[in-house]
Amino acid sequence: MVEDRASNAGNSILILDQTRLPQVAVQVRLNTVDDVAHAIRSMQVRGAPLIGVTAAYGVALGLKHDASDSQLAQVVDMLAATRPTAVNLHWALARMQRVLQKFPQGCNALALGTRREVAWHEARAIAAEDVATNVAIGEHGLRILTMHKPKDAVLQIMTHCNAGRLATVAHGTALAPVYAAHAAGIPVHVWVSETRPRNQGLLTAWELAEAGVPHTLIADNAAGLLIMQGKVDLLIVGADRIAANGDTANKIGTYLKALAAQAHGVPFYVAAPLSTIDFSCPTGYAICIEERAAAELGAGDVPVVNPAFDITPAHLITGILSENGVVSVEELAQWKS
Ligand SMILES: CSC[C@H]1O[C@H](OP(=O)(O)O)[C@H](O)[C@@H]1O
Repeated sequence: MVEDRASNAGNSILILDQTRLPQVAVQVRLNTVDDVAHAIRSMQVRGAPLIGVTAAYGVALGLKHDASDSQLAQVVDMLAATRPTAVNLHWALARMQRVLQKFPQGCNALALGTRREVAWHEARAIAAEDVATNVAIGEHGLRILTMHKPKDAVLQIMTHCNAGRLATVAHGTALAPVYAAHAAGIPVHVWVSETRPRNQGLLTAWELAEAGVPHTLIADNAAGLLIMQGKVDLLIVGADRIAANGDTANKIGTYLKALAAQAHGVPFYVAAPLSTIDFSCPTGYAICIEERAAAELGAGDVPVVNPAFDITPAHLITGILSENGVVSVEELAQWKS
């Protein structure tokens, strides 16, 4: 969720501080590009698509007093350095830079006024497009869920981390089909993996409870047993970066679920907007995996390795779901623009 507050008092954006959920829902006002960089780095704002949208607004905030090319480059570099894996961040920044460079630079009133107006307009456009993308992913995903629903039984879905409305501007990516199915009266149940160490699964549980969607929280390590026991009809997860061959970077723990799914013949889908596909990245091996602070594991002085993402090889993925529909990893290239 992000709401922009463009007003005479000076522009700002309101975000929901996801580090406070699910205990409390606290909105935070971001007034500067530094505020936005901190919010992304600290994961107050998280989720690949929402990170991209928020960074776009961060560019607009960064040009409040200086609309020079050097300031634009500095703002983009600052925001790009917040998190390396989610390509949506870098896609949004590149788009903002591409659009703004068409307009005069400088610190005079004309340049400031023009670039500020253009930046806010483009950030709003990116946000609006994410809403449309969420809806389309939900519609296409509904057909997938319907296809996999057992006759006369509740559809059992497993997801990982949070790829719901908290991670986007509107309805989510992996959860968009779940919300669409629930709205269509299709009985669904969601196995929600807690997703250590940042426990984004609690955000998913919070969202699903708000929406009245039946769900059960599980320890990440319980996923394999449930899949083995035939309690999961399909898995659907989000993505942070999809390589040209379909290898997918997503929250740490995704790969293990994909392995269990393949071992037991359970379909495994990745849901993401086209902006998550990085055709310049040939395979998953070229994707930078963010390493986060040891303190996130809360292990005191114990040596820690804390990769925030892993790579699911394309051959473990049944299909990739975007606003364009569902394709196999082999068909991904058709979406290259
Ligand atoms: C639609 S969100 C995509 C993706 O982003 C999340 O990562 P993080 O919580 O670190 O921002 C997670 O990997 C989701 O699947």
